[in-house]
Amino acid sequence: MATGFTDFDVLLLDIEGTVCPISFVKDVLFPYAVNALPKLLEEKWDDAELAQYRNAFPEEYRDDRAAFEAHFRDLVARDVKVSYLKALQGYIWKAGYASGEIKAPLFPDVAPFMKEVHASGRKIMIYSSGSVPAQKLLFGHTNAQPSDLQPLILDWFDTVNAGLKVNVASYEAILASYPEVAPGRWLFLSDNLQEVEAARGAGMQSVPVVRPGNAPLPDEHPLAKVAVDQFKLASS
Ligand SMILES: CSCCC(=O)C(=O)COP(=O)(O)O
Ligand SMILES: [Mg+2]
Repeated sequence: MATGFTDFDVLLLDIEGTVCPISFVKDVLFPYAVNALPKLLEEKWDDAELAQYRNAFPEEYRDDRAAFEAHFRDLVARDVKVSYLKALQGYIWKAGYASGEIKAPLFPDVAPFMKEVHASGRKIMIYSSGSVPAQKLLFGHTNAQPSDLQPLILDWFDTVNAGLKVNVASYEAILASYPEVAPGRWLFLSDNLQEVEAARGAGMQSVPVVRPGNAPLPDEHPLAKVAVDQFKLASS
């Protein structure tokens, strides 16, 4: 990332492909949930605890365990960012984080950068397709020191409280939560060009990040020229 991105009041961060590798989500988080699902359904299918997640699934899957499991697996395989899947994944990941089996491998520049932004009095918020509870688990169990970075984060947005990340209206909804901050004072970082374009459409500053394991940005895309490959925002 080029230096000089100091001119913002709110830093809005994507998660997968921005603060941690895509492989952590695809090869660790997603398989953990898929593997844990059969036992969970076996033990808790009729529990009130599971009901809120089960009842959020489309009607045709709610009362049929095999169909429910097959639908879950299919959504995960296709990486569908639908809220009812994300809510259940977050619920399942809780045990993995609690036992220490899951720990979020943040890119090495992330925690120092977040600490610097926070110390300077600016706000840090998260916007991910992962559910807000899942976001909190991830930032609560990182490889950084200290491991729990939640105290640095002021607010959390997902597909439920903001909307899909490729829609301009979702960024407008986030902006509406903080009317005292002008759109141009926000900086959104993401690996996804459609998300960067949507944030820009709402008036935020936004640039794509380049990270190990991310798909290369198309050279011909105008945003590729402003892409950043590490957080150096606060270095003056
Ligand atoms: C909140 S951790 C799980 C990440 C996840 O499920 C996901 O879909 C990541 O999408 P993002 O919007 O962070 O790229
Ligand atoms: Mg992402």
